[in-house]
Amino acid sequence: MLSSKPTPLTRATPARSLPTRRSAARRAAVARASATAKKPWEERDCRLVLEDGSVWNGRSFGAKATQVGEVVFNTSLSGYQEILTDPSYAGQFVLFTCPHIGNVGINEGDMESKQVHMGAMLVRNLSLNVSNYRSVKDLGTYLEEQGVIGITDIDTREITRRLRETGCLNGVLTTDASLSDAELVAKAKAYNIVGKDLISEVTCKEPYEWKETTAEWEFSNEAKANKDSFNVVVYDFGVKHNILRRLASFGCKLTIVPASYPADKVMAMNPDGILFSNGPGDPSAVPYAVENAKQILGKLPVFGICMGHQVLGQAFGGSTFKLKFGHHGGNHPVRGPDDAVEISSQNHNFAVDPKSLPAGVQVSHVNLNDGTCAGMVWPEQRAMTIQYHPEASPGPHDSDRCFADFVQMMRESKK
Ligand SMILES: NC(=O)CC[C@H](N)C(=O)O
Repeated sequence: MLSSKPTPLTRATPARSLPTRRSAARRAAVARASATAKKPWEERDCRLVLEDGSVWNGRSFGAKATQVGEVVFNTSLSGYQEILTDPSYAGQFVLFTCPHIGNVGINEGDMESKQVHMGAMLVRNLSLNVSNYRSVKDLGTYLEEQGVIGITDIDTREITRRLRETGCLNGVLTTDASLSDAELVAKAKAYNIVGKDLISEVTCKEPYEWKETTAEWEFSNEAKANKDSFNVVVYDFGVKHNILRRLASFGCKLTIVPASYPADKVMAMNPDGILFSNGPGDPSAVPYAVENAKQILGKLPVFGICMGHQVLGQAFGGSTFKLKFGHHGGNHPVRGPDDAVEISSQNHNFAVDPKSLPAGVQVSHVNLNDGTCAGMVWPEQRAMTIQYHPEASPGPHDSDRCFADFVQMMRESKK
C-alpha cells in the first residue's frame, strides 16, 4: 500500500571503514606507482596522419603496425564488435563518434564475419575495464590477435568535423616512430579506394550452406509464423552473418557463393531467389559482379543489399557515384514506399544516381538526411534493393520487413 507519509530524506552513512594500516600502505604504493607511471599525454606512441597534413598523436592499442585507409566516422552508440567484423569496412579506418569504446569486450555471438576487416579503429576513449557476462576477451587483445591497429586518446570530434567539412580523407596510422610525418602524408595521398576491387579480398573461396537462425533473439512475428521454405543463393560480396541469420529465420535455405561465381552455375542450382550482399569499396570496380547480375535479372526474384543494391543499380543500366562522407551509423531516417519512415542502420560511401535509372525502375526508399536513393524496385523484373542494412547488427529493426517482402516476392513468383 502506498503511504501518504513522505519518506524522510536521510543521508546515508558512509559504509567505509576507518583507514587501516593496510589501506595506508596501499595508498602509499598507489602514490609511488602514479608518481613514476607515464601520464596518458606522455604515452603518445601512435600517430594518425591525414592526407590534409594534420597529425593526431594518441596511444595505441591492438597491433603495432603501419596501415593506410580511408577514414570514415560511424555514429552508432553501440555495436562496435559488429562494426569491426563487418566486411564492408575493408580498406577503411572507422572513427567511432561514441566516445567510450571497449566496455563490453568481445563475445562470440556478435561476430558479423570470421575476422576484422577494417584497416584501423580510431576512438576517443578506450574503456579501462570490460563488464559484460558474454565477454571472452578485451578489445585490445582481440585487435592484437587480428593484427589490426587501434588508436585512443585522440580528438574524434574535431576529426569528425573535419571529415564532414572536407569529405572523406585518407589516413595512415602508425606506431613506427622512424617514419616522418611527411612520408606518412605522401602515403595517405597515394591511397585511393576508388576503382579498387575490395570484394575479391573478403568473399568466400568455395560455396557453402548456412542454417543458423536468429534463434532465441527472434523478434519478428512474420518470421515466426512463416511456414514456407525457399532456396536462396547469396552472392557473397562480404556478407554479414546477420543477413544470413535473418533469411534463415524467414525459412530460407541458403547457399552462399563467391562473388565471381558464374551466373549459369547459380541458375543450375535452381534457386527461388538470389540475394546480392553487402560488401566493401567501389561498385564500379567489380564489373564481373554486375555482369552476373545482368544475366540473372528478370529470370528470378532478386534482392540487393548495400553493395548488392549498387551492383543491381548498375545492372539495371544506372550509374553510381561517391558521396562526400557517406552514411555510417544506426539512426538514418529513410522514407519507404508507403511514406512510413524507418530509422535505419547504414554503412556506405557510394550511391546510385536515380537520374541514371531506366524507365520502369522506381526509387522506393529515400534517405531523409540528404535525399539520396536508399532503395529501388523494378516490379517487371522482380527486383528489390535497399542501400542500407535491414539486418541491423548493430542498429534498429525497423527495416526487417524487407526480408518478409523478399520472401513474399519468391512466394508469388512460385505460384
Ligand atoms: N555496406 C556496404 O555494402 C557498403 C557498400 C559500398 N562498399 C559503399 O561503401 O558504398
